[in-house]
Amino acid sequence: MKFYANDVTNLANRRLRPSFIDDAQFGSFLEALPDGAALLEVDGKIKLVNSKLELLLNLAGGDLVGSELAKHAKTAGPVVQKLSAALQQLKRVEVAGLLNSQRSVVASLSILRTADGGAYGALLTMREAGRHGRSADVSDNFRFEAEAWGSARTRLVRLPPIEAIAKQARTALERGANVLFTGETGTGKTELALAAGRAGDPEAPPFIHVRCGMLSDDQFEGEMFGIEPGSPMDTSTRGKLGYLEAADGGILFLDQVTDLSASSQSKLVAVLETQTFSRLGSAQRRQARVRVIAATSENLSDQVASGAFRGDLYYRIAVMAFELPPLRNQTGLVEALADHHLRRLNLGRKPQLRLSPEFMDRLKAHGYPGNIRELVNILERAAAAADQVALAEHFIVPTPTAVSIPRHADPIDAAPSANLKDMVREFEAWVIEKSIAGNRSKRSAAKSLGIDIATLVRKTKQRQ
Ligand SMILES: Nc1ncnc2c1ncn2[C@@H]1O[C@H](COP(=O)(O)OP(=O)(O)OP(=O)(O)O)[C@@H](O)[C@H]1O
Repeated sequence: MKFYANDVTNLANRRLRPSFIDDAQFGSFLEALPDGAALLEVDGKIKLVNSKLELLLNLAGGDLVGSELAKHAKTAGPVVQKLSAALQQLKRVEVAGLLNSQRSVVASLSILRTADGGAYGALLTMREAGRHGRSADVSDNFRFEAEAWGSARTRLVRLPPIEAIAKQARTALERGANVLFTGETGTGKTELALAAGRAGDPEAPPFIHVRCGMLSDDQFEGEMFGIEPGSPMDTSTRGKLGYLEAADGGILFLDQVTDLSASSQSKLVAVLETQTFSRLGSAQRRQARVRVIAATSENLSDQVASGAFRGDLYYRIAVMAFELPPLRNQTGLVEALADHHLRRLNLGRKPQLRLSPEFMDRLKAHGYPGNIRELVNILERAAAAADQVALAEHFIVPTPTAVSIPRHADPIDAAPSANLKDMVREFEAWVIEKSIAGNRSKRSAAKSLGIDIATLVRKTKQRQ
């Protein structure tokens, strides 16, 4: 293999330095790395790539080697775009984000230089964000988008009742117990799961967030257990890393676990009982070294009694169970939650928004059928409608009737300058929010709106 050095900025000053690196040796070196890795030439071409990177990018080595990294930005995602821009400038970079394959990754690009400073190549490494201590969400890029706002810890209002639950749950997990969070929709189960599982803490083990409502029966095994590369089940020929492997040594967070079908539930029971699983297309048994956090807004006892949820699964996941109270029963939290979210909404906002005493009175007096999520949405509407001070008129709450839109809740009134697309999106969010608040669960809300649960989950998460 020959690599050539060049000067960082001035191509006229390009200093060429052939280097003598043996392809086979370097190939086995890359293969031995625990992360996805590639060796790049300074002109942006991919020289060597290991199989873990192929798997992460969902691209075959044959498609990658010899091609320009930048060429794959569209198929692989914006993270690759950033890496390739850094390579062009011969700059070291570390980026986190979502690949188009829906994997959250942390990647780095290091420039390889000779003793006299000439660059002769670059080493790219990439790993699933949940590995070695970063939080990961295999379904979307929720947490990395939120990084500007802080880690799971700072995202949570730090008040004694919430802190106490987070601490007890964390201790239980550290002792190897599975943890269950129940409570109405919007009471903060996901946030608590993130805090208890130390998602976003660089010292913590992986945290894999599985939105069970988005997992159809057909997808369950492939997503949960992964697909053996090159097996008959592997349509991509690159295999697929399953949630269980991605969460190895850490936390598997089963969000809205009651959305799993009976057949998926029984497959999960088998994993939890035997602590083993096999990738699709492979007979090899692998250890499932995970602790489970599960959450649901359904009444689990009723579900077990009616047979909708398996009793054996319930007892496996509910080793430590926490019921989160509705916000209407903890009105003392409203002010602190409002302060907390106002700080977030004010990040980069000009002018900074303040809440008038009248607005605050209305916040405190409200009933919150949608719990903390509803409080957040009320603040977001106020931030969209008000300039510097949120007044009583900026307290906009959708009414429980599905058919008529009250004038004060009309999203068009709230944002007169918005374009049609934004208004339609606002209206859709408004209808969904109202439906979730009026039904006890997202599943029932989706049913009443005539959409499938996966669509509803995706649309609500897009707004968070
Ligand atoms: N302790 C908290 N501190 C600050 N914000 C919170 C807290 N708990 C929840 N929130 C906010 O409330 C909203 C809903 O929270 P979350 O998604 O955790 O609820 P959930 O109970 O998981 O809802 P669902 O059952 O519908 O999935 C989010 O916007 C989140 O930021």
